[in-house]
Amino acid sequence: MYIEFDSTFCNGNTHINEASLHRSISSLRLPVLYKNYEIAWLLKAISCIDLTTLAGDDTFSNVSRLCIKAVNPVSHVILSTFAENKIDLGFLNDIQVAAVCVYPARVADAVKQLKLLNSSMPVASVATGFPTGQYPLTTRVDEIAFCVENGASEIDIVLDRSLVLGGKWQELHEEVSKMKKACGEAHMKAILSVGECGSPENIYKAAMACMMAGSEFIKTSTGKESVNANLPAGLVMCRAIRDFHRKTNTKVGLKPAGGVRVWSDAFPWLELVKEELGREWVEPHLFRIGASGLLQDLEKRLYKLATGVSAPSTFFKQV
Ligand SMILES: O=C[C@H](O)COP(=O)(O)O
Repeated sequence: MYIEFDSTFCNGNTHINEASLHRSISSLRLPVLYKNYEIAWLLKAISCIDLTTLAGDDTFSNVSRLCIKAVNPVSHVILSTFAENKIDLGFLNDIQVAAVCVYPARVADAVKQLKLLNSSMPVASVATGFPTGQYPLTTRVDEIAFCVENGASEIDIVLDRSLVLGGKWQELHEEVSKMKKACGEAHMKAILSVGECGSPENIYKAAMACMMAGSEFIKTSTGKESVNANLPAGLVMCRAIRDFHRKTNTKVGLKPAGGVRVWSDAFPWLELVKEELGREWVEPHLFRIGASGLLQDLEKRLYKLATGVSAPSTFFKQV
């Protein structure tokens, strides 16, 4: 929901104690995961993935393989072993990831392949000069229009970090509002690039400016910064989402992204969001994990839980 810039949302006195952020994160305890509960968490994590490829050598062919994996994320060997062992996991057979995420030039490829697969899965595109944002505003906004014209229904924008580091919250709000307008019906995820925000206070204020400008999600990182998704930054973002919800009654989603590679990276994010924002936030419409390499590790873990042994190295082909 768009709201006019209100400086009280980015309150100049906001002070965040870093030591206490780290203490809160170290006291975050994962529950003991008994087998079926762990399987449920693995499936939940899979259903929230934005399955991503953001490489210079992406082509129609690897984007197509990514789409095929996105709609069939769990191998039939694992599914049939669960079935043989009479493990009833409800939606297991219908499980899919939440979206595929690609560069603007590959959006049409992903849309075409998903159509061939008869899938209505959303295609997300990074945009606005990803990953740095170091381009004129006109070209950054035009890029969004290009992605939408090509069929993207989710747009992951990057911010001009100079506005964040300079504390120019109103200008940031104006830029992000223009981006939101260019998205039209497409949902917008604002990537804060937390590793380049300079301070937790800036993360909080940038989050507020983006949410006021109408972002449906706030996302930690591009995956290309030297510091990417991390839980202390995630905690600040959860608190911004909670404060924004209290002030406006609008629910904004969270997307950790960048460096979330194994199941033990993903589970604390599920727990953090559940603890800070409540169980209803741990659903794909309010929680995503942006990841290029996580799915294979989640599937490996499912294989082990299904069969009792580790998957042979030949089991997983690279997407
Ligand atoms: O938006 C998603 C990120 O670029 C993915 O980062 P990753 O390759 O570290 O998983």
